[in-house]
Amino acid sequence: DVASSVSGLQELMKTEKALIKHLERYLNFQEVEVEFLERKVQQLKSEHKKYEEDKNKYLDNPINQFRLIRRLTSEWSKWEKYLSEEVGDVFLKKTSVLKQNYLFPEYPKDLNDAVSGIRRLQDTYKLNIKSFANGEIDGTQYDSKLSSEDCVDIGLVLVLTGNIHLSDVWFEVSIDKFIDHPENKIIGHTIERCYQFAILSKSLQDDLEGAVSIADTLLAINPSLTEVVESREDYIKQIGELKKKGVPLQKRSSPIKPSTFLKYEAGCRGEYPAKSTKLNCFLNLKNMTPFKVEQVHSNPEIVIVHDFISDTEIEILKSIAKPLLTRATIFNVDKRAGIAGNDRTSQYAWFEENDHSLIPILNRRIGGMTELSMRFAEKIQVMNYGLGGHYSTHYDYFDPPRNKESFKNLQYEFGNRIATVLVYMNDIEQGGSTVFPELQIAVQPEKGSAVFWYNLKTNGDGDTRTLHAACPVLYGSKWGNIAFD
Ligand SMILES: O=C(O)CCC(=O)C(=O)O
Ligand SMILES: [Fe+2]
Repeated sequence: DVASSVSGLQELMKTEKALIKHLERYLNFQEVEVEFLERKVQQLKSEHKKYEEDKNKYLDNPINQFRLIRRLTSEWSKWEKYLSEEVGDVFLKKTSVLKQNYLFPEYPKDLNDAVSGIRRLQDTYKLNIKSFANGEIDGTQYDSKLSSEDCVDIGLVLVLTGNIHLSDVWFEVSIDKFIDHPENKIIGHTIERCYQFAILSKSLQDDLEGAVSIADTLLAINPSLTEVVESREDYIKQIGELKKKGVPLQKRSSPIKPSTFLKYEAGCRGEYPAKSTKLNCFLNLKNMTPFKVEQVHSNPEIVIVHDFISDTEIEILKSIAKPLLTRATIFNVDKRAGIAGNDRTSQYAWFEENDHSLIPILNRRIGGMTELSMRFAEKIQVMNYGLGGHYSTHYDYFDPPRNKESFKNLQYEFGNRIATVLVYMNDIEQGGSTVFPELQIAVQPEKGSAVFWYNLKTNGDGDTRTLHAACPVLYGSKWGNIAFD
């Protein structure tokens, strides 16, 4: 589950470092072997040179006679054995040992998750695929770029996971970016392959004319691809039939999203109308800590408390959480279990009062601010989002029950979440805000600040206006911690 937290990606850099070392050793080994082979060929050639000088004299010598026979028997059989051995075999075995000692992403699962993160960013922030591939992320130019191979893999995963929409654009970008690196032949990356996938993707999206046009370009480069010639003819036949029937040729449209989801995405893009906010300061009389409170909404009240937690406290929380992070789940009332899915892509770790001396300090501070007793508080949750990591629209209280009885039990067991305190543990360069679609409020993470709101109305019912979501992180690694009362 490496794509669901940026924190875990540091481990993958270590993995890759070990692999590079391993490949280097393999390369040195190959170089030595090549050197040996060269010497061998030179030795053989020098024998033949002697022979050419005087053919009969050479073979008069019993030593030469014997050596020739030995070379072509015992020694040649050894060369045959050498040639039959896969030189990479030994290294492959060592690679599997490496895989046990280092964190390895799961293939294809982790690649699929990573692609779905990219797709979410693309979708939510309406990113132009070509500019993104060239390192431009929502108006900012960075120096990392996607390669032609990267783009083909993104397109392929999209096709294989049933998300064909826009997969053709990825293949087209892979064609634009193609540079003939001979070493890529080893991994089978050729320009023909990019074109063929683009044709496939167009045809899967019912864009037959698009498919034909790409086939034409490919056939101009390489006319001998019979498969392409055949499928091109097939598309032309289909187009003719559709036209005869009067069916309009139409590319499939993008999947339709529910309106709440569209409102959530609009908030992520900063499209809610600007609101004036009030800045208040109040003193917590219990321990005389001043809180810098900014009210972003009243009824229901949502406030931001600036400088709620210090940098040192943040570092402690991150360091105790890092080794314990696991994939975050969403509680399913019917199944009575947490389910991991695409609606919440982050990792978290939970902390109780006894786990670290900082936890009761934070709990007291939260209690002081919220004026709710933290006696019934759940544990504190520290979370880190991954590539395109988000938390889709949800309520923090248990959802209106389908099964009233089981809901009552749940409330009895866990209590419902009266209030939420969400603490941001870093600034986010792009994306990652917390949005309330019903209230048209978007809060951008600011290191050390906390957002606070009540989830329940005074009569104890869930307040549906508190529907909220965490926007996909576009640039940065989002850390936060959250407490419910
Ligand atoms: O990370 C965020 O911005 C919101 C997180 C959230 O809503 C939750 O964990 O319940
Ligand atoms: Fe939430």
